[in-house]
Amino acid sequence: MTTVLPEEVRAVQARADLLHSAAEVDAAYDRLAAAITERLHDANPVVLVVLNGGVVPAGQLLPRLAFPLQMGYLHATRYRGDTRGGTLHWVVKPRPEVAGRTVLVLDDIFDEGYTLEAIVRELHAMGAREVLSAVLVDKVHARKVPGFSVDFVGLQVPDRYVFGCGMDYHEYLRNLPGVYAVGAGD
Ligand SMILES: O=P(O)(O)OC[C@H]1O[C@H](OP(=O)(O)OP(=O)(O)O)[C@H](O)[C@@H]1O
Ligand SMILES: Nc1nc2[nH]cnc2c(=O)[nH]1
Repeated sequence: MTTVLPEEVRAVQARADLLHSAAEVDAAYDRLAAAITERLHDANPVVLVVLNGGVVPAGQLLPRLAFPLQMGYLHATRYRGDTRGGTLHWVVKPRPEVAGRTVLVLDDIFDEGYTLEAIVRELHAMGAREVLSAVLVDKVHARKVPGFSVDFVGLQVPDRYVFGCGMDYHEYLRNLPGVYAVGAGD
């Protein structure tokens, strides 16, 4: 993982472009919650948060879901604090038990899609009855993993490295309430 200093993080933040304001992100959570509720209100799902980035969207979405559900987590990373993805590394496998259950996986971003595709495959291998996925952000480009799509998407972003709302810049800036793209040259 590349080490960056807090002063550098402040400079990157200052040069970044705001893609979606906090108010736009809030409205996206409302839309996502409505779509998820319509689909899953009678499914008694297990909602699994993908650490780390999924924590922020999950913290916003879960209180908007007013139906019976259980929650858990898994920790898988492909980027390991870097801005380019590698192979998927499992830190913690999905828990609790998902056999026979409807599962909803919550993450921050669907970029090339290899992370979510591998997670969904693992959940099916663990015996889940049905696996759906939801992300705050879908990055628009033509390099998606073949044969896989996300069920619920909040917002779209262009093909740039983004941060905020759970998404990191070298493990920083996940806490910002809007979605930003790094400036040219960063
Ligand atoms: O669609 P992909 O190209 O596979 O990328 C998307 C994944 O990348 C990020 O995770 P990362 O590996 O950076 O770990 P993090 O959640 O700790 O940031 C993000 O949270 C997604 O899980
Ligand atoms: N923070 C962040 N994580 C990612 N994982 C895959 N793409 C991205 C991205 O653009 N930003």
